[in-house]
Amino acid sequence: MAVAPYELVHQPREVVARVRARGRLVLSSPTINRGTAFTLAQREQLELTGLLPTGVSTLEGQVRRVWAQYLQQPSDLAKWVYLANLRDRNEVLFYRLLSEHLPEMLPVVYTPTVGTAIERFSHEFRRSRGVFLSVDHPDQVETALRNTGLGPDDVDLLVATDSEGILGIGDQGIGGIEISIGKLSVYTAAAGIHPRRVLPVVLDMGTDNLRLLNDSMYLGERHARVRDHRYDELIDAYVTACNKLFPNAMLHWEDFGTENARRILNKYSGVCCTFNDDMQGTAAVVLAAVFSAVRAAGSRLADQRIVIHGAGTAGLGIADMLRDQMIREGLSPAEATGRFYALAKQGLLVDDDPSLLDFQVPYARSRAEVAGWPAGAGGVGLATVVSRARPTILIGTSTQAGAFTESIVREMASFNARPIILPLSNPTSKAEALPQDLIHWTDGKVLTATGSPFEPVHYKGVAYQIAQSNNALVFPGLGLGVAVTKASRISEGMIAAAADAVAAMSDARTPGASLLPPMTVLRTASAAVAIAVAKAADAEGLARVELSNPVQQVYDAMWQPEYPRIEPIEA
Ligand SMILES: NC(=O)C1=CN([C@@H]2O[C@H](COP(=O)(O)OP(=O)(O)OC[C@H]3O[C@@H](n4cnc5c(N)ncnc54)[C@H](O)[C@@H]3O)[C@@H](O)[C@H]2O)C=CC1
Ligand SMILES: CC(=O)C(=O)O
Ligand SMILES: [Mg+2]
Repeated sequence: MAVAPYELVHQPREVVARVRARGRLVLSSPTINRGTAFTLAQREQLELTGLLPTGVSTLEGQVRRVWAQYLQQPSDLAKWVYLANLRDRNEVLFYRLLSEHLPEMLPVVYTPTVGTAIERFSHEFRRSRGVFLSVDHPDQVETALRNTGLGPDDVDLLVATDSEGILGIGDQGIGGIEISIGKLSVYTAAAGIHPRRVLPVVLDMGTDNLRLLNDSMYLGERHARVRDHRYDELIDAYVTACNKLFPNAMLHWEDFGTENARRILNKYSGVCCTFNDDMQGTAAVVLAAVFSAVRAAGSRLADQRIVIHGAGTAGLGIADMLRDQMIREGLSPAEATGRFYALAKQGLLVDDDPSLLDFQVPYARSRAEVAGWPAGAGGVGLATVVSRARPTILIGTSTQAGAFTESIVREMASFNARPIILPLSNPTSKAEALPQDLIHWTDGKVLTATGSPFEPVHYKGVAYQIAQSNNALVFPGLGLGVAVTKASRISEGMIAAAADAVAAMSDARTPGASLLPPMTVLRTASAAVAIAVAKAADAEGLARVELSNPVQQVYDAMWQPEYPRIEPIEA
């Protein structure tokens, strides 16, 4: 194996870089490069004298410079490219800039702009980042992971996607690597997971996206998406290799197609430390948002009737978690399940539908119940379900922009003093409704949260803060809690603890207040989630390190974007 240009030694609240490289190699290694912030003495030690402008900058001065450059970028995609290039040049500077401007930059490194970057991947490609695994070469999985140069204690987590259901924009083939990279940027910015202790992965199964297959620049496998036993073989090769090479790492699954997402989680969650963000992360943050909304409405979760528009991975992950909570609050399992009406492409899920997926079956309504409900070619539609079921909560995970129409929303407001309406689909272009419309149509009565970020809405003298109900409030802290405890599994109790921690930071009882903590406090929220998750893992006997002081242990583990202490070592 090639000799590494540096070694990082992680100590509580400090990282030391033992640097073997000299000269230009230092400047082209983004983890140790600090450009004009190298002192004159460091330049001499690392053979950089004469290779940099003579002025010496501070990190703060560099942040001012790159912030100004960032603001000059003409479009959101140009901003995304600018940040990607900065990360490839100087990782500490990138994360410092991101941390200091998180609310402004989250919409660029994450939803919505990351969606555009994913669609444009093969055109905007500049420098490779992450691990690319192919369904055509399962034999190369272990080699590819070894080629990262990382050892058994070096990796806290991997984010992998098969790219079939990227956000709400569907099959994106090899470009899905950018959702893994984007999620990891949030892990680092929000929870201080060290950027060198994570790996973004794409599992290239081919693609059914004809735009990509017909694009001469496309960089992925040029064939249709593989759906047979070879799919499972690649997933299995990946899990096996990860468990062997990185035994303490958490495996995060992102944006899989709905038929595979749950199946994969069910298969591996009892075997290793694994987490599906779209199901579990989303469910935890939505539970927190619903707790907050129900409290603001002066009601109880156990009293709600809930319509889920989009009975896929996210939608029914949310339903499962809300249902479990209703049961904890005293409803019988049948009563709790009966509170849900779920719609998919075929309209309301009804029990005689042979196309139901196994996880949809429990939520299907009986044919007899809906016999008199008007139905069109697309089954029983959302407007009918809302008028017949009279829900208190409407949740959108359908990817259908504008599905929450004015008449549906007005109807919700006609029988609810505070209708709870959560259009969660991403990116922004897929939102089921826009918050300003929801607020106008309900005359300010709505309690809402969205998947992608929105500006506050001003209506009749009140500034309504729009909560971003996005799994970004949960997964970074969850990953940190797992890393601190080296948890062997992720349990339902750990996910519930994450939801409780977010809920404890939310209070929407004043007019216009956000249902969830704002992204400005994402780092604090992530630390709170991490502590709660670490304690839950410990209580369930899943922690593999002693948790003597969870607050201190979590705080010590949070990397701050500061230049590491440099110790030059012999080549
Ligand atoms: N805010 C957040 O944190 C999260 C938001 N999401 C968003 O939720 C959306 C769905 O994501 P997944 O659940 O992963 O996708 P999925 O493909 O598993 O689910 C989508 C569901 O919508 C249904 N659907 C499609 N057209 C419909 C229509 N016309 N009427 C009713 N239902 C329809 C599909 O049948 C499917 O059940 C995406 O836009 C995604 O960005 C997903 C995860 C987290
Ligand atoms: C936020 C997220 O995970 C999604 O939209 O898929
Ligand atoms: Mg997702």
